Amino acid sequence: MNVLLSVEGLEKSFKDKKVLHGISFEVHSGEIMAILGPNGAGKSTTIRNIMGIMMPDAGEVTFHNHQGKGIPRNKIGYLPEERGLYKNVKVMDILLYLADLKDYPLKKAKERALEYLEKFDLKGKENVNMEELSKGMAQKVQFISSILHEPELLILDEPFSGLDPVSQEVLKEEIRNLAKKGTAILLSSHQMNLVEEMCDRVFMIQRGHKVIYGSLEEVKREYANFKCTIHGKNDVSLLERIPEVVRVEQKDDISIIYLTKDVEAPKWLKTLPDDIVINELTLDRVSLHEIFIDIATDKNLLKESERQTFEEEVGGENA
Ligand SMILES: Nc1ncnc2c1ncn2[C@@H]1O[C@H](COP(=O)(O)OP(=O)(O)OP(=O)(O)O)[C@@H](O)[C@H]1O
Repeated sequence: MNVLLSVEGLEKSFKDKKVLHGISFEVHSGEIMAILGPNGAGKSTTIRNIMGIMMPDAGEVTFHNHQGKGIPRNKIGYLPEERGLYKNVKVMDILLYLADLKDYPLKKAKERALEYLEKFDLKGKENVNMEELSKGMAQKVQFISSILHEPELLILDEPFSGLDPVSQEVLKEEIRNLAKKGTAILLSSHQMNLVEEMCDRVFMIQRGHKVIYGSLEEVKREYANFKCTIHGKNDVSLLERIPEVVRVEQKDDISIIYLTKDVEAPKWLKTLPDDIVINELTLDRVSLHEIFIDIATDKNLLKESERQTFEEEVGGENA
């Protein structure tokens, strides 16, 4: 796959606090890549360093389809974390102004703007002042401004926050369409269900360090343990005595049993004791949401040593 953006060994400190420790990853054309991590992990700092809003202390950012120096702004679309940047200006005026800054033809920009305003349920708002729009509406205009000039690389910092479910669906579909047409997309989000649904690969940071890097499939295969959910009244101590159990969570008559890595599902099911009450049983992979919580809270579902091995295996392949 065509690599559009490489980030290599980014380091960044604010005063004496180091917030990025050797961050490296790539974004390919046609893929949706998620950058994930708890609050304060360093996602926006990474994105700001890519966009040249701040300079890294060390490391390199390379835009591969670009011969000249600096950042090829005409080829990049960027939705920053900060919203509501434009106030006393009409919707269409700001869209055309920003497209013009990227040297995009005016006529085409206007056609595309009208098309997207309609798509995002903003038809007829062309001459409304930005400050008269609701937060979600303004965010949709800001998203439109980031894609109007047909960028090759699109960087979206929390694109879904503050949007209602219908608008989230429209945005999801649009992001998918752009990726299908070949746009490389780097997206930061806290909504793991959306990430799981949409993204091809994920990069997860914690305290400025890489903790996960790989395709969703790789992450699930290598990282996500199984969990077994049993409906039925059972004693925790009985469940904890079953082999390969890491921990048991119980709520009412539902028990969730987290299993060790590399458990073989059919063999494990045979180890269930005869006296266990099972009204219903499901065996699933732990979700990305649970992996995220596990890392963010240092719960240790996946032990540090295993995590490092995974980083070496998957991170190494992708680095
Ligand atoms: N301009 C700045 N000056 C000083 N410290 C900063 C600055 N920008 C970010 N930081 C610090 O860097 C760390 C990473 O912040 P960053 O905004 O990159 O996190 P994030 O992963 O985007 O978090 P969130 O999910 O909350 O948006 C935090 O500890 C933050 O306080």
